[in-house]
Amino acid sequence: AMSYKSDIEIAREAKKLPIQDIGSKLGMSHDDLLPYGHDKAKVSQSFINSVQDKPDGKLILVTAINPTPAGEGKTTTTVGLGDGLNKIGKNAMVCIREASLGPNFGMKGGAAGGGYAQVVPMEDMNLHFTGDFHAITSAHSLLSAMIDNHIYWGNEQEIDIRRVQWRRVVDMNDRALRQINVSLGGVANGFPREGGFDITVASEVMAILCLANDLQDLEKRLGDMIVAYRRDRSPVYCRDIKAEGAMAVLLKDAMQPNLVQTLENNPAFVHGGPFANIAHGCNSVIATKTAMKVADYVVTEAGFGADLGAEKFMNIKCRKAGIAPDCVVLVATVRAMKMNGGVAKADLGAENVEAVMEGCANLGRHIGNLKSFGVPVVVAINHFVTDTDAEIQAVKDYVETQGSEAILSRHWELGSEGSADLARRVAEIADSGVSQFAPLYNDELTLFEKIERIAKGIYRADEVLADKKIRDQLKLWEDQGYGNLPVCMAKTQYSFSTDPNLRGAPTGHSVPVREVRLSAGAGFVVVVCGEIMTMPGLPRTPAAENIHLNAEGQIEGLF
Ligand SMILES: Nc1ncnc2c1ncn2[C@@H]1O[C@H](COP(=O)(O)OP(=O)(O)O)[C@@H](O)[C@H]1O
Ligand SMILES: O=COP(=O)(O)O
Ligand SMILES: [Mg+2]
Repeated sequence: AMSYKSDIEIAREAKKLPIQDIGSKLGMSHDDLLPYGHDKAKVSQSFINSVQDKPDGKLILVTAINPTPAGEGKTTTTVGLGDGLNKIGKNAMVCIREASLGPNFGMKGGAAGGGYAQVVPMEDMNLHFTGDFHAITSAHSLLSAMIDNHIYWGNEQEIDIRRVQWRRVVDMNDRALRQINVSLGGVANGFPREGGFDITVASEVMAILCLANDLQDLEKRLGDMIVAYRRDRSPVYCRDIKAEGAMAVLLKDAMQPNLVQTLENNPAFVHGGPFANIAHGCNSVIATKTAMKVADYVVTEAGFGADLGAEKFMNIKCRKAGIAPDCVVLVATVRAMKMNGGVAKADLGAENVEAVMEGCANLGRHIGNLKSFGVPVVVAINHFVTDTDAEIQAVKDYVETQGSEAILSRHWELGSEGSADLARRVAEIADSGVSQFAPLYNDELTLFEKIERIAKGIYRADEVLADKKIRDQLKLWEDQGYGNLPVCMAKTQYSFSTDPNLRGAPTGHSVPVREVRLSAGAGFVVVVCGEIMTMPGLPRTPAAENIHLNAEGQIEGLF
């Protein structure tokens, strides 16, 4: 069998243009960019303001079926499709999320795509990049410190120290920090209480950076964040602790989108990085809306399967940003079809047409769900070199029975040569104007009805289980004026249900709500379902064990 170069070998060989040349493709002059080295830059707010009156380009969302642990190639297909659109003469760019160090050193790896469909410099992107995640961690940590400090110096706001909602964050998969005690050690250290860490991408600061329109909006939203409750259950806001100004200062540069390029020197915005299982899973609104002003076609992604990332893209990001997808690309892979057809991870390489057909039920469920948002859907079969013709044909035949179309795309192996067919079809659909986007629910429903609408409408659950404490909390937030917010479901990415082992298209299951959190600054209610954790753990063999510097001082092992 042919041997294929690793992602990082391909990325290292990339012939990159100076970042100013990439910016000029988007109408940016040199002083519109703040360079971070030769191949990365931040886009200035003055440039963003200067393009607001331009018409919007077409918006294309890339989502996927329920993935294997490795992921099925949404980011890879986003980049491959963007390059394919440029290849057929379109003025296109991509908007993707920044990588978190957690999965990078854990199991999933990086977030720059793969093969010949990558954004470069992938090493920088998957590590410190331009420092945005460090800034978000610092801003979050400043507030954490100021909360316990406020309590230490007399607790004028009368925070009930049993009801401090604000947790700490670190950008790492560290299960040991999930549940801890803070302020131990006696009088000098303050008032002991329970606390814990989430991973940075689950921070409300991340969500706010991804939903804010500009720095002023960012600071207002930071002030709106609820950090704790008093004994009378009234909320204590971040602005009561007077932290939002300094937090905005720490986030000043992080608020600006990052410009980089694909292997084929096409422009890419990489900005914000919430996961889609524990957060809303979409890159920033400011990057997406700016891209729509400077390109005719914008290809963007939403994390994990369409039951998570795409649902939140539609019901949270589009609703709040006033944007709508002109076409949705649903990425399917033969290997994920087999997994959804019950094949164990170790056996996904062997041909198994029956399992592919079995697993297509998952694909069919996602096609139907996406169409219920009023948007046209194209299935992109993200080709793996191990796929057989029979398996690919089985997916195509099935998709046809669902009244949709499946296009094979070989961008991982061939770059834009491999995605030109997909690009032609997607551009045609996006240009046709057939999309009639509408979110799944309107603001007037109660919070619990919104949860049910998603659980029953998207997950095909029979019921939502929530004990009295949860229902009372939702009711209290409605009484406090938060009932019109959308909900952000946190659940496993492996299944429509909350049982990660229940593959395919399960029905008759129940969705147990374990906890609800009000992100009053971001403007949504997080609904934690089943066993999902907002601080992931590392796997038995972390990817970190294979990441090192070689004799020439180059990074090896990132993927
Ligand atoms: N067609 C393909 N062939 C081989 N590997 C692929 C292909 N598409 C993606 N990958 C690899 O699979 C992993 C997941 O891809 P990614 O685009 O990150 O998926 P997602 O964004 O859906 O999580 C990455 O390591 C990527 O390099
Ligand atoms: O939030 C998860 O994103 P990916 O599916 O791209 O890993
Ligand atoms: Mg991805």
